[in-house]
Amino acid sequence: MINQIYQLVSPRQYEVAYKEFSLNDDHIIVRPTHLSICRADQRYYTGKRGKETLAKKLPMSLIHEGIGKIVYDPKKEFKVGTKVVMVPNTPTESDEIIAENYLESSKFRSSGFDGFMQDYVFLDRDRVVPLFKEMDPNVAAFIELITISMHALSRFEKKAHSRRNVFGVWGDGSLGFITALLLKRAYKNSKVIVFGKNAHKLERFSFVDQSYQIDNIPSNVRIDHAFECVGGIGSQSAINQIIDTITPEGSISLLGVSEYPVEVNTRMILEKGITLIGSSRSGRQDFVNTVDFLKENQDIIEYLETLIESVQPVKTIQDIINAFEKDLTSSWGKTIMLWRI
Ligand SMILES: NC(=O)C1=CN([C@@H]2O[C@H](COP(=O)(O)OP(=O)(O)OC[C@H]3O[C@@H](n4cnc5c(N)ncnc54)[C@H](OP(=O)(O)O)[C@@H]3O)[C@@H](O)[C@H]2O)C=CC1
Ligand SMILES: O=C(CO)[C@H](O)[C@H](O)COP(=O)(O)O
Ligand SMILES: [Zn+2]
Repeated sequence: MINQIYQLVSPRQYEVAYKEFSLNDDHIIVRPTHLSICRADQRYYTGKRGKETLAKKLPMSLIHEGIGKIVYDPKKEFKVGTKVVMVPNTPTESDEIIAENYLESSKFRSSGFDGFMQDYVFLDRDRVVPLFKEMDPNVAAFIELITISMHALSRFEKKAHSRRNVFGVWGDGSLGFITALLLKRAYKNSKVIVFGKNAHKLERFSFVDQSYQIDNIPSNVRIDHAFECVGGIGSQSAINQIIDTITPEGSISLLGVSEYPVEVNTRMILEKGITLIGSSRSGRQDFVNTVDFLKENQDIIEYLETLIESVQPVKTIQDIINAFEKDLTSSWGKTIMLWRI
């Protein structure tokens, strides 16, 4: 079967590629319906990743956040039309210690191999998780981003000390919002404080106990553990501010992605005995946990809906470009593409 794949060939330029796929029982075919743009996609689209990386990875189809409908299952385990969320991480082996998203042999869609911007996505059969019928499809489109926070919380739970009175979340964007929301739900008796750059974004975090602008933090504020959800150049000052604010032996979960290495105050990391927990991507179990969590906590979907900034029907390559450009000019939230190409 010949499939049409919409690939980024150079910054801000997409072309259609035609690829032959052969079907076997290990695969299923999904027609994407709702796709959502991640900051990582924008770093490729705008050429921020640098010439060497782009030369290695392009042409490549972007997007690793999305849902679709099953159109074909050779084993007939899934009914045609079943709504599913797609798992972008694709492991080629398993390991008893190292999770699938940290294995060097794993492939991740839209970071080295083709993402979801295709007419049909061919997936290993364990790379989809069925959705429940009440799930808002525009929120479901960015379930992958919710799994990132879910995964970070499960790593935190395994690795951090047990005092959880006060959490600090740095970053007033989408990932900070979702992480703060999940923390508030998972640790009902804990205080969650958000630290951000923008008053208008912090106003959206109505469910947290406290929020501060990073240039106006009272000197007596202390946190037990922190989640850094900033990324880019801002992550340097965020991490160093966390180091100053955290109490000894606290943990810092690092989630923000930077293009360049950042300088951090190692002297104070040592002196305070801080644990740094790197957290990247997610695996099938995080998707299962997230869908189960959303099914059992449907009131939370209302909060997640406030992250939807724009919903763009996409029928042509120009529509893809328009959606990416619109996303770049939005100061808040997620851009969803209704995939009708
Ligand atoms: N670990 C993982 O697997 C994943 C990581 N990410 C990464 O997480 C990061 C955040 O993603 P996302 O929320 O979507 O992006 P956003 O750009 O929406 O959020 C980042 C927010 O942090 C704010 N900010 C900038 N500097 C600081 C600072 N020093 N302290 C506090 N806040 C600050 C930004 O404000 P302003 O815009 O005004 O600068 C912005 O509102 C990105 O780097 C992204 O690539 C995303 C998904 C998965
Ligand atoms: O967004 C992400 C996961 O949701 C990751 O940040 C992304 O996969 C990083 O990939 P890359 O190295 O290609 O920037
Ligand atoms: Zn992402």
